[in-house]
Amino acid sequence: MQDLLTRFLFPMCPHLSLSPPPPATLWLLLPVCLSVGPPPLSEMKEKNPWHSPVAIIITVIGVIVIVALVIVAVLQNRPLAQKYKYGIVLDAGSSHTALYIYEWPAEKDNNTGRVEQKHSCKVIGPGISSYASAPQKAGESLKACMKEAEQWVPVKRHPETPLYLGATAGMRLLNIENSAASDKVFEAVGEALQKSPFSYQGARILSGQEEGAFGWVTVNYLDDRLSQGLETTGALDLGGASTQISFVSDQYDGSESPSNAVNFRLYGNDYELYTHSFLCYGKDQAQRLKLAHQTQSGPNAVEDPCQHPGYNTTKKYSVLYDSPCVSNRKPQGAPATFLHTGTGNVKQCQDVVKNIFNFTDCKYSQCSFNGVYQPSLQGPFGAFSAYYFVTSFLNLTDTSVPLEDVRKKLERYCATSWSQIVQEHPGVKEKYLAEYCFSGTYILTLLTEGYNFTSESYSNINFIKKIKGSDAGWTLGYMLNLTNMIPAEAPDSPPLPHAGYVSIVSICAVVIFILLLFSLRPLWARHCKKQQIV
Ligand SMILES: Nc1ccn([C@@H]2O[C@H](COP(=O)(O)OP(=O)(O)OP(=O)(O)O)[C@@H](O)[C@H]2O)c(=O)n1
Repeated sequence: MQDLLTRFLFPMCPHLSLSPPPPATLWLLLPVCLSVGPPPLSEMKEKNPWHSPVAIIITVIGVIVIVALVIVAVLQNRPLAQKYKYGIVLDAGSSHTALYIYEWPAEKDNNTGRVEQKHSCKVIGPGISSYASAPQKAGESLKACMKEAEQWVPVKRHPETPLYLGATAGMRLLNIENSAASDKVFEAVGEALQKSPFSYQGARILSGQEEGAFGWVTVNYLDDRLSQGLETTGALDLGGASTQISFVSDQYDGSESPSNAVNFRLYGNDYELYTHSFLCYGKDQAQRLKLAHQTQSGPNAVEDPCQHPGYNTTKKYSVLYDSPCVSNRKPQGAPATFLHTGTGNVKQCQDVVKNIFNFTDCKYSQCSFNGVYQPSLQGPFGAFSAYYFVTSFLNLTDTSVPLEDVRKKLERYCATSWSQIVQEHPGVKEKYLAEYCFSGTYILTLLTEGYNFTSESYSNINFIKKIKGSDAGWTLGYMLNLTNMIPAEAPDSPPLPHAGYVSIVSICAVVIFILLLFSLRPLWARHCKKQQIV
C-alpha cells in the first residue's frame, strides 16, 4: 500500500515541491495534498502524468470497499434457509384419538418462534379408554397415524422430536372405574409409542384443570394475545365426556374457590385464570345423564323430545349405564332393553336437559351449576371441539344472530322427521345425526343456564375449529408448556430489524463514497482541464 502511495500519491502533489517523504508519513500528506489547490496545468501535465489513473484507482478501490461492506452486511444478516423443529402430541380423548404435529423455526432458540400445526391425523376407531378389555388394540390403533407422522417430520429430526400422549376425560372415567384397566391401556400405548423413532416423553391423564388451562393457552397463543399482552379470550371446550370453561375475570383473584385458579406468567405478564372442568358434562356423557333421568323408573319405552319424530331404536340398559357418570343410578329390575323414540320438541327437550343440572345449591357468592363457583363472564370467548362440530352442522356458528332466532331454528330442525334428516344428510354418520337435536339444545342450555351467557354476551362467543391453521384444543398449550416454548419474560428484541440494519449500513456506505468523491474534487478539476488541453 505504501509503495502504491509513493508511486501514485506523491506525483499527484507536485505543487507541494516535496521530495519523497518517508513511507510512514505518506498517509498524512494525502489531505494536505488534496486541500492545497491544483498546480498550474502546464506544470501538472509535465510533472504528473499519473493524475488521471490515480483518481480512477482510488474511485475503484472506494467502490470495491463499499460494495464489499454492503455485501458482508447483507450476507451476515440475511435470513438463513429456514430449518424447523417438531413436536408431536396425541390427544387421547373419550370419543377418539388425534395426533398433532407442530413445527417451529429451529434458530429461534430464545423461544420467540411461532409454533404452528403442520399436520393432524385422526386415529381410526374409538378413544383408548374403549380398549379396556383389549389394551393391546389401543396401542395398535395408533400405528397408522404414527407412520404418517414419520413421513411429515424430516428423518434427521426424528430422534430429537418429542412425542407426548395426553389422555382426557375418557381415561379419567376409566381410571375412576377401574384403575388397573387404565394402567394396562397406558402400558400398551407406551409400548407402541416407544417403538416409534421419536423421542417418547410418556403418556398420562391430564387433570380437568390442565385441559381447561392449556386450551386457554392455545387459543390466546394462536391469536398472538399473550406475546402482545392483549386482553385475553376465554376458552369453552366441549368434549365427549367433559367440558371446560376458562377465562380471566377482573372479579376473580383466586381467594373465592382457589381450586379454580391457575396462575401463569407469560411474556412478562401475570394471568390469574379461572378454570373449571365438568366431568360427565361432555356431550356424550350428558346424553347418558339425560337418558338416565328419563329411565330412572326402568321403563320399556322412552318418548324423547330431543330425538326427531319417527326416530325409533331399541337400546340396552347395560350399555346406557356402563359409565361411572350414571352407573350408580341404574334402575333396579329394569328390562334388558328399552324402545327409544322421538317427538322432536325443543322446549320439552330443554326441560329434560335442565334436569341434569343442579342450579340451586351454591355456597359461593355466585355459581355456574352443581355448586361450582364461577365469577362473572368477561371478554370474548372461543368455543371449540364439539361446540364447533354441532353449531357448524346446525348452521348456528353466527353468534350475531339473536338467541331467540337460534332457538327457533333449532326448534324447526328438531321437529323435522328422522327420515327427512337421514335423507338430507347422506354423508353424515347416523350416530352423529341422531344427536344434533339434543346436542344443540344441550349447548344452548349449558351456555345460557349453566354458564350464564345472556342474549347480549352470547354474541361474544366465537365458534371456532382452527385459528390460523392450527386446531383449537389443549394439545398445543400442553406442548408449549412441556417444551418451555413460552417464556415467562418478554424476550429482548434486537434494536433494529434485519432490513433496518442493512439499510443503515448501505446509507452509511453511500455517504462515505460521496464524501470520498468530494475529497477527490481537486483531481477531477485537473483531470477535466487536462482533457481540454489535450
Ligand atoms: N363431526 C363430529 C365429530 C365429533 N362429534 C362429537 O364431538 C365430541 C367429540 O369432541 P372431542 O373434542 O373430540 O372430544 P374427546 O376429546 O373425544 O372427549 P374428551 O375431551 O371429553 O375426552 C363427541 O361427542 C363426538 O360425538 C360430532 O358431534 N360431530
